[in-house]
Amino acid sequence: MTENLYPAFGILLVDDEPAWLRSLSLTLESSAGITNTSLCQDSRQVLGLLDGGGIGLVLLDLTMPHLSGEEVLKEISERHPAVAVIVISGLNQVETAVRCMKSGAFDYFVKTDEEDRIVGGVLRAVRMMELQRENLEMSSRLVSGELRHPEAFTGIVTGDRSMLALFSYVEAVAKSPQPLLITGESGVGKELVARAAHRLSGCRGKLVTVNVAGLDDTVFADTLFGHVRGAFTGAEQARRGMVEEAADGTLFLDEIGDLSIPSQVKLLRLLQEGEYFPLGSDLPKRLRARVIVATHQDLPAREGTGAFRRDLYYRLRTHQVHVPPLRERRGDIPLLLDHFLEEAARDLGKKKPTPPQGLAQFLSTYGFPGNVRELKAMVYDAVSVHRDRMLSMDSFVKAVERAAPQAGGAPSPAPRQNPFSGFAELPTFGDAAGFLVMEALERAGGNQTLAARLLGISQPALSKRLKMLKG
Ligand SMILES: Nc1ncnc2c1ncn2[C@@H]1O[C@H](COP(=O)(O)OP(=O)(O)OP(=O)(O)O)[C@@H](O)[C@H]1O
Repeated sequence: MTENLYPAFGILLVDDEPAWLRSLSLTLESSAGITNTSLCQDSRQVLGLLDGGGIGLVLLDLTMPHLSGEEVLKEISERHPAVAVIVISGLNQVETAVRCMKSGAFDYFVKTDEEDRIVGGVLRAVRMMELQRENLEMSSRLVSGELRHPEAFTGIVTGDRSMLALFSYVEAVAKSPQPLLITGESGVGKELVARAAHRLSGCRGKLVTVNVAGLDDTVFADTLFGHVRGAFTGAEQARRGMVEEAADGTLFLDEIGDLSIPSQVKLLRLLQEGEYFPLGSDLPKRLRARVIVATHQDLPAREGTGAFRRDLYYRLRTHQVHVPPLRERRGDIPLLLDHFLEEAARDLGKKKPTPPQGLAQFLSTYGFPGNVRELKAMVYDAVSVHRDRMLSMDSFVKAVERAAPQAGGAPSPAPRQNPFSGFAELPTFGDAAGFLVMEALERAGGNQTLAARLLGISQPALSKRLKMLKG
């Protein structure tokens, strides 16, 4: 990756006053990190520049010699309807503004407006264009209904629709030079998604992962940017930073939500300027890696409390995926169970054991706060202690009990809904208890210990119920 221009498409600034053009482009760069701009002083050249392609947004003055801004706007709307136009005029006239909006302008500002307002309007247009591009990519995928590179996701076991949609999105944005933000609870597979995105990016370099949680600011800077010899006491050798290690590849920053504020400033500067200084050096180096970040934190909430910088959050969220927790895709549990049984048996040099009947059912009643990582650990634990052909249910039951002591060992309950509320006529208490017991036994594959746990009662209590049912 050789460029780090933002946004991915060009923004053309058109005005006959060179001083205004320069000042606007500097403002956009310093307050919003917008660097992918080009300047045009002659309105007659605008359409030719657009014909050349690559421009997504035009910031247009109205009062210009030769061809007026309003004429240019009309031509753009007809010949390049996909290009957004923001008018930034010296005229504060409502009629002109209305006419421009009717001719297809995305927004209208007066040059004397506060800088913040103008920059905000440009950022809104950029976001809209980015969303449109993503939508186009996504819908072309939906039409074809399949992934172009399913092999990039082979390590991620899933059959869940929301995960498959996420794969589509990751494919759609894989070649974007903008960062990709991956959110989701701990253990859901965010790192696997980052690996898939790296594979799809087409970058030749490697994927370099840095867990930034707990790094103090100096260590963060040293880890990412490296240092020159003699940069500080003890720096006897120069050290390459991870940004350089990741050149032509991907830099994956995990636990980004836990980054200190000073380090957030450094990261923002790196993303905005595409340049950094190794400690002790005044020769800048270019960022030549795609950046992917992940967090289990709620970034908007952290932004709200001031723990996460707003400008960095906006910069990072250009492309964002959320990996759902395992309890929201319970259909994946049997697939993952089988996958980890196979993997654990191979790693531990054992024959793949047969899981007891009802195990997947039992696990799907559990909340998995540690998500896929927790399920994987449970399976490895069970396979490592297992001896016979059939895997024992015991270690799973114990793991669930350890994790849910407050529920007396019972699996964590699904959100409570009254299953009887829609019944016109209620079953008797005895009938309802009977149905419940039969259902639990069915789910537990006939295993009474398990059925009792599912019902939150002791095994003797279940036996008694069964006797009553038979009698
Ligand atoms: N869908 C999946 N298929 C196969 N393995 C998975 C899947 N999801 C997660 N795993 C495995 O679960 C473990 C945790 O995954 P990963 O490290 O990617 O999670 P994470 O979301 O990045 O966690 P953290 O927030 O703690 O860094 C890894 O061993 C990973 O290989």
